[in-house]
Amino acid sequence: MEIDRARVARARVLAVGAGGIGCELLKTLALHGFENITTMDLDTIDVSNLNRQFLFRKRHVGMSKAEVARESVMKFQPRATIDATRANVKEARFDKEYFKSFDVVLNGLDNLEARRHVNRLCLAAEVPLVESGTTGYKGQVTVHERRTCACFECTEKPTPKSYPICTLRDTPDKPIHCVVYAKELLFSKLFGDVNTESDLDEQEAIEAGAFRRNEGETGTDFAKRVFAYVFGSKIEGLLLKDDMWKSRAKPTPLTTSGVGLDGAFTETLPDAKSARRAHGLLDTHAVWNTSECAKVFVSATARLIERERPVTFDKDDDDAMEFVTAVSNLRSANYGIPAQSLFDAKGMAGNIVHAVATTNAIVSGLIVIEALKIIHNQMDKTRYTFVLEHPSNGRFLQPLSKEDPNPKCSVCSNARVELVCNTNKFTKGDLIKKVLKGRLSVHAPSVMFGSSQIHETGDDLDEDEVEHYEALDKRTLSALPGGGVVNGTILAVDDFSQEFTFELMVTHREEWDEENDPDGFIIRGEDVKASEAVAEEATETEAAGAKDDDEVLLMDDEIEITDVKRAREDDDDAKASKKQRA
Ligand SMILES: Nc1ncnc2c1ncn2[C@@H]1O[C@H](COP(=O)(O)OP(=O)(O)OP(=O)(O)O)[C@@H](O)[C@H]1O
Ligand SMILES: [Zn+2]
Repeated sequence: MEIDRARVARARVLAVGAGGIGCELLKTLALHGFENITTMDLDTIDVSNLNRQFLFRKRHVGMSKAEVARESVMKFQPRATIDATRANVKEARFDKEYFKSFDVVLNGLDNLEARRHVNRLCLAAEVPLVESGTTGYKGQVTVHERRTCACFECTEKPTPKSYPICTLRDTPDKPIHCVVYAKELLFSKLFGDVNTESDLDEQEAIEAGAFRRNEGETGTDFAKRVFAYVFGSKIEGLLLKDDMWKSRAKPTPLTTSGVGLDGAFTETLPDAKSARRAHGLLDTHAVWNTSECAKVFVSATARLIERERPVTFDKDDDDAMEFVTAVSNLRSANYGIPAQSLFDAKGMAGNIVHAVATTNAIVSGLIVIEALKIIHNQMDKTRYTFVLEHPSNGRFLQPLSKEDPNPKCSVCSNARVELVCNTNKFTKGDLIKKVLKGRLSVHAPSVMFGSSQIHETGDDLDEDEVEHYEALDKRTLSALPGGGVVNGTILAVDDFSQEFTFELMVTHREEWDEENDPDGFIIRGEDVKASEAVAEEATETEAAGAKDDDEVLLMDDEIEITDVKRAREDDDDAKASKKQRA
């Protein structure tokens, strides 16, 4: 492809996210002659970003990622005009008109909600989107455009795994159960919003005031009391339920004296940087023994309880992560499950596969290749590329031709979404929080039931309206005014901020098996053909037969790229290999 330098310089590019991929992307865009770049990131620079987000230095910690990225790129590319904003792309001001002001949008994000939001706005604004992602050694770049090809949401993305609440609360048998208990249940119960219902609000806990700090109680005393309940008397209570232990090993209660919390142990060491450091536990890869976990638990709890509630869990918040590690390991001690180091627990709590800088760099290069095709009006030449962990036929890069729009996609093809739930138990609050926001990433939902509005979001609602919708949140679907939302009801859902409208059909199902469907609802109508799954399959099946070859081959035969070995791969080849896989 002949590159038109003037066109590249003129092209208006929006790069969303200035993290691992974003930094590489900005550098590559600038070095390829893009001069009209907007970058946006909501976050500030954290020490943990410095190993791979090379536009940032230690002195930048705490500063805006987007602004520092701009400053660093301007140093080696002063001709560029870079507009940098520290903002959340979901803000209302970044609307359809805003997106229309770009020739192409490039995503370097790390979460599904933001990716979906950008996808919806790109569809509305009819701007092509280059979407990307990396997990460790694997990565992918895909291209989306209204009508001509599949949108980002035409393929269903795997939903995060949820665990049955009874397993988490009473019968864990894997480290992940203990980590999820610590992070989702106990952390939220102790430090989260006091008004939120919790699965830990069992009768005995409420009666004993187990999670409530008493008037005048020190943080340390409170923590010890929580310890005695959670890891001691609660477990003793469970041991009385004989049926529970017929086919399982019985748990062992812990006592404060048994783990060395009695008498002398009172300190929270407020001067220390975090709870574990207060106890001299400096190696993040070491596995703490039970007594060390108990001490970290007490100190972390005593520190966190002094903060203003609600505290939300953040894996980069040291006290929070140390609390989670300690709780998880103490529960593991109860249940005979292997303990984890802080490092491993952090990986599990943050669903982290550690980032590989090289993968981010390769993916960013691929994004720019696709962006170049788009701004040269060669949308037909754009394609998906998967970066494989193991070479396939000697190649680490796997090109695939783009998918067609999926007629079942609710986002680009207006298809109806089906919600299956027990309408006598599922509340309107569940519908909004778990289904619309949680599963479908609708940012600011409005819901119409027949001719009446049952939900609205926005700063301009008056108090009465907010109260009215909150009262409805507590009702089950079948008890909503106007005859109730029952089997076959169709709701109209709308999100103005995403220019996204769809119909939601409700199907009632009486019986739910908590083990298999812990969420208590199913979404149907999405085509299960995850692009991730395709990449996964490519990696696994072909790794088996592939001979080892560590040459990284870049398979673009049209764009001149130096310093990288090139191989020829035309679209027919790509199609053939895709068919084979299917
Ligand atoms: N809604 C959003 N609006 C703007 N930027 C976002 C939004 N969601 C995520 N981001 C940004 O996308 C970037 C993704 O980068 P990356 O995956 O490297 O994450 P990170 O937070 O830098 O690193 P890590 O998660 O590994 O600590 C982050 O800088 C993050 O702040
Ligand atoms: Zn779609």
